[in-house]
Amino acid sequence: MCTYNPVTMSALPLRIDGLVKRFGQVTAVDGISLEVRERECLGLLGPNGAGKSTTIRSIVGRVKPDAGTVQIFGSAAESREARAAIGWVPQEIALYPLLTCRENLDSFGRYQGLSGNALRDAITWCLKWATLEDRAGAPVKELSGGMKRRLNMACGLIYRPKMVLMDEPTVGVDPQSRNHIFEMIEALRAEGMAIIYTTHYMEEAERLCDRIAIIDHGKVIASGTRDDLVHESFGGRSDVLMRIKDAKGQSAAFAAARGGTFDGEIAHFSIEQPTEIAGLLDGASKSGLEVIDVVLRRPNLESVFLQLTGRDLRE
Ligand SMILES: Nc1ncnc2c1ncn2[C@@H]1O[C@H](COP(=O)(O)OP(=O)(O)OP(=O)(O)O)[C@@H](O)[C@H]1O
Repeated sequence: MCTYNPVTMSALPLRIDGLVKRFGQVTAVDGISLEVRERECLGLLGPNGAGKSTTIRSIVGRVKPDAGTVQIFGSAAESREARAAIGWVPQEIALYPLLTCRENLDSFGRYQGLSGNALRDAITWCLKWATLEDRAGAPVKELSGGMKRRLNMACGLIYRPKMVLMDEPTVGVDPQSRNHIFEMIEALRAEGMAIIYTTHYMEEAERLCDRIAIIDHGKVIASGTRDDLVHESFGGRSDVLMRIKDAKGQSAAFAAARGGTFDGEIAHFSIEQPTEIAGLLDGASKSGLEVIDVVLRRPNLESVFLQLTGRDLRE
């Protein structure tokens, strides 16, 4: 018998069905459906212009979708309950440059309805979470780019929503600040906050997200855990790249005989077990070829994107 459990269905932090958003001739979001589960960090991974920001902006009510539904903890996205449950960290820095960190947090907190001890505690938590305690009295215009990003995140979360949407929070920051931001997000994950995280960096999606939806041209073209996505595209196979000095012009025949290809410098093979490399090296040696170096390349999310679209993630 088929059972239907409305409680479980409505408890989902986010459920989007058939979302469409057009800007004139451009269809920025083209029928996206996805869900975020309890305590989950869902990554939206896709190149520039894929439709990630428009999806986020539709969820938080900054753009009006042409079609589709958005439910937040079971309530319609426009409802007061839904609005109170989600926080948004926009891609652009949205801070008051002349106010200090503390004053910015105070303003955003009041705007969200906090006051008194609750506001004070929230500011204290935010400054600690963003490691900005010693800059609390500094005006925003004097902060580094990374500090502004961290404060931007803290202002978006000051009222501790149950779910947060982060739109490329590491854009334009140096590697050290990026790590800092990762640690902030990992702290939220440890608390069990549901998160949507958009990025065009594979490494970020792999590090931070439980599941990943790969977005291209406004559509979800694949979704799942990192390992599921790689396995669906490649099974257990990896690439071997063998650089060969082709003095005798025999490398192409050598590669073809083992199911590979040769591009004039590098022979490409697909293998199931790393131990197969020994056989390839042995074969090259027996063919009198000089192997200069060998690389084993395990497929990752970038390879998945390339496989699905024929393009690089950062093109
Ligand atoms: N307000 C707007 N008016 C017109 N076109 C828009 C608008 N916002 C987005 N677009 C277009 O919609 C498409 C999707 O843009 P969107 O910003 O959602 O992509 P994205 O995946 O977030 O990219 P990025 O990483 O560069 O922010 C792009 O072609 C973009 O030019």
